Amino acid sequence: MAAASLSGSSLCNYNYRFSRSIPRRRYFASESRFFSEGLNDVDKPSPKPLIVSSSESNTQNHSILKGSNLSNGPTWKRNLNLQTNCAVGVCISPENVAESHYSHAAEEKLGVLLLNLGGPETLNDVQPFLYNLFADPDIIRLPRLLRFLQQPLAKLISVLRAPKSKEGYASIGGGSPLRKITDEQADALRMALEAKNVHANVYVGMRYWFPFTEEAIEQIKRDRITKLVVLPLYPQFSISTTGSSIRVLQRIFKEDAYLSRLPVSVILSWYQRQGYIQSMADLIEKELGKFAKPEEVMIFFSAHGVPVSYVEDAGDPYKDQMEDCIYLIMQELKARGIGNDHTLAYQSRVGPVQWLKPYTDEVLVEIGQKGVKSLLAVPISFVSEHIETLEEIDMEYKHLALESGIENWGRVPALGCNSLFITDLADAVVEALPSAKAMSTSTEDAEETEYDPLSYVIKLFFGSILAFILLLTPRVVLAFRNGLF
Ligand SMILES: C=CC1=C(C)c2cc3[nH]c(cc4nc(cc5[nH]c(cc1n2)c(C)c5CCC(=O)O)C(CCC(=O)O)=C4C)c(C)c3C=C
Ligand SMILES: [Fe+2]
Repeated sequence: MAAASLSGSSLCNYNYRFSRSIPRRRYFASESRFFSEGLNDVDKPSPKPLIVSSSESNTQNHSILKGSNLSNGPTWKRNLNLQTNCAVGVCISPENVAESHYSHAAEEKLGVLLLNLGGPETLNDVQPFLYNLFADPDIIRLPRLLRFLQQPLAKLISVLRAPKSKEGYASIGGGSPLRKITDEQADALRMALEAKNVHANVYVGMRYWFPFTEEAIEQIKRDRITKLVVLPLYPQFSISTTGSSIRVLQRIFKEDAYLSRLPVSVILSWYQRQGYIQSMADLIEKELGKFAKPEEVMIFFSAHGVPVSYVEDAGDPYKDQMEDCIYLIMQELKARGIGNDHTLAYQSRVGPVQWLKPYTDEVLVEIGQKGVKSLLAVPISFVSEHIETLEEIDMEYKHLALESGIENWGRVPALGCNSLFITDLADAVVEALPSAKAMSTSTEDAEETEYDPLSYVIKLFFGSILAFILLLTPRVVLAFRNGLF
């Protein structure tokens, strides 16, 4: 498990470049490199609040805290049955954990913050949700000099993409199930921690829709949490998912005296945990059993793609972690006597740039034409059902596969509240506790950033003109024609 504190400095210790040939364990260091370099880069307070649609104002009042019966100050204890946990820059053994961190347990109030993407709850939410997503500099990565174009570009792309996205959300019932599922996972995690005699408030913070991470943090402050474990619900680390969510936290924490002193442990990736690997193998084994000839089924891992430049230029460890994750799942299946063929492809590309290959749609056609008759699709980047499982895989890809000659189609469900998986997340939280570290020990670090409305309006004006010109370039026009946005 790769865990880290929120402070940039403790992450700077590992400073070598990420390379594909380095051993598995070093991926963690590449994550730290990303954080230490990234802090000064795009981590500026947003001059503008996130946009929300008019229909959702009532949703702002929804509870962020799951298990609020715990908010009045019960203490937490820890399970002393810890395994040695090597976090980024910190190695802790069970013995020193017991004496150094838990002597003041009576005063401590543990919080767990689950981070997730968020999704539109109604069709009216789709365009403002897309705006928030495309306005994220970790999603559309513009060169520093062009950063002022981010918001006008986000506006344009979100408006242009909204009709296609709306169709997708309409076909899965009119909105994303992500909030409901994440809330259920939060409840299940709180109970799994409770069963280990660890009492915690579990919060949900979404990156692009309600309840926003900012709201969750406000609640954490109101509850006077004294130690926080941050758990992004993405098994593998990517700049565009966990990275983006952590940057938001770093910004919020840097600006706040209380938060900058709060001991925090961030679990950067957890795809290699036994519980996760075993629960994925369980799901695959169960679905294989539904085919007439299970041994002839091709196991088709479909991962969410990212642009190639993330991996090759920005050092995103996502692709390597994904390949490692699939290796571990297949090893686990092999140990159970399951030796099916398997393959990995990447789905959900957006825009005119190169994404990780091979592409799911192209591979499906290829293997169908090569004579594969039975296929089990395994979504692998995410632990909840969402638009890309329910619409893209279950509808589009299934249709394409059947058209291409595949006769028997199956799909592994997302983990959701699978009990082995949730129990393992609870273990991950417990193991992360000892590495909790404050971002800063003085209030001086909490800086005020000036916001100049005039320069913002000027940038927005010229930005909109430039964005418009950019959008007329042949590559972008072609991408729109081909439906890539
Ligand atoms: C444009 C760039 C995008 C990158 C890079 C990206 C990475 C990425 N995303 C997920 C998981 C999810 N993404 C979801 C929706 C979604 N993602 C993008 C774009 C990028 N994602 C868009 C435009 C959308 C909106 C839907 C659409 O219009 O197609 C979701 C679904 C949320 C829901 O509403 O159910 C998930 C989940 C990962 C794991 C990832 C990188 C590893
Ligand atoms: Fe996405």
